[in-house]
Amino acid sequence: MRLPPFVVSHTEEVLREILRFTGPADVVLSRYFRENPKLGGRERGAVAEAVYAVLRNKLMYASFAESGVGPAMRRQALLGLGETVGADAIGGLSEEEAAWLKRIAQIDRTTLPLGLQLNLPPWLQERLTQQLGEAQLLALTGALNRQAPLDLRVNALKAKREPVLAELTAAGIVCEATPFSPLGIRIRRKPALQNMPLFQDGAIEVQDEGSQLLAQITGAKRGELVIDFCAGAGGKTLALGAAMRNTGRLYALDVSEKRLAKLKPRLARSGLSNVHPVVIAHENDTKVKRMAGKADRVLVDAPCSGLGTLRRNPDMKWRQTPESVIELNAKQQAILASAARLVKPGGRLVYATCSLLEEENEAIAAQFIAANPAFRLVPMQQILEEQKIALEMGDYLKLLPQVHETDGFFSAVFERSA
Ligand SMILES: C[S@@+](CC[C@H](N)C(=O)[O-])C[C@H]1O[C@@H](n2cnc3c(N)ncnc32)[C@H](O)[C@@H]1O
Repeated sequence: MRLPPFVVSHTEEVLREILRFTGPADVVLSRYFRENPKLGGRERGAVAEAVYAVLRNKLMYASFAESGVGPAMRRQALLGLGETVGADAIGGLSEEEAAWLKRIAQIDRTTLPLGLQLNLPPWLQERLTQQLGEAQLLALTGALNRQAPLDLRVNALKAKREPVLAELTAAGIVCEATPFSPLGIRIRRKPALQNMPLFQDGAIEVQDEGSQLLAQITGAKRGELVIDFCAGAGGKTLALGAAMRNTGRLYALDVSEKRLAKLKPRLARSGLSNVHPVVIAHENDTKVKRMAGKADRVLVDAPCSGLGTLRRNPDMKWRQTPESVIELNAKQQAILASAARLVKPGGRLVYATCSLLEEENEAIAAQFIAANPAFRLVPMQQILEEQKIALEMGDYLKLLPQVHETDGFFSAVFERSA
């Protein structure tokens, strides 16, 4: 059945706002849908997917749109919808528009200039080309431009992976075990999980496999004192708490009260009672200082450019700038320096980002090691073996969507000797 013509005008309207890049696309979309409650589920899905397609393919669409007819934003909306639902499913197209979309669909995109295929802002294209070379970068952007699957983590306090896989399959959900995380389940088509007892009872949580692995390499154990320094809404906190088998003490710190508040309902579902959320004013808050030298494990899941999560947040590539990365670098260094003070002798500090940029990853790790002789870098290969994770890495964990089918993640682990 064709989508009603108003889907095009809604897509146009919300795109107009999102392409100003004054706030995150998902926030603008949610607000738009709240303000337009008459849009049905299928229509919302179509608008959202079209918007994301435009964000993913902005440069390519700008070039395609040059040949189109009608208002510029309508052309963008049509390209997004054409890509996602297909031209035949769009209601209200003029003959000219339908013919144009057909011509566009026949273009062999591999013959387009590299810049149009990559769809990155010039500064980012330049940096990633330097890091990876053109062929690797094309593979990376190809993977980043595809929708992410839905990954779940089984809460080991409440369930085991095999029975959960069986229960999901029985409910008609096509799913499989993730290859690297022993608790992960991957679902290709996104079902509504919120109403399933498995979700409501806390047996499963939504979490990318890469994020599950970051929690696992932190290596938190029973009875330990563990600090999740940048806990946010607690994706990794929940995984750490379960790895600690709900024993010991797990402090979930963050400067954002709003993000930490989102952890509360998730904690309630999870059955964890060893987690202590703490709002801090900044990384040197006295609440932080009081924990100096006490922690077995400190995870710094640092604020970063988020460029590894472009599958979910394609607007990030247009919202970040070289200047914003410099600001983030200062924050990353300051947080890591403060978090390091909390680690006790023999304890470990885990630095992690969901960025793809060396300046937020290897460079920060190298600066930390140079400035902190009390710490040594623990080669990631050693940690992967300790944790029995079937991945080959050098000194660092580097997860890439085109290789591992996770978001892009980086991690370095440091151990305090004295
Ligand atoms: C990458 S996100 C964390 C995501 C979270 N760990 C998860 O797995 O869902 C980074 C977090 O760092 C927090 N943050 C920013 N500056 C901070 C600081 N100075 N000290 C502690 N947390 C900070 C942000 O509020 C944000 O929630």
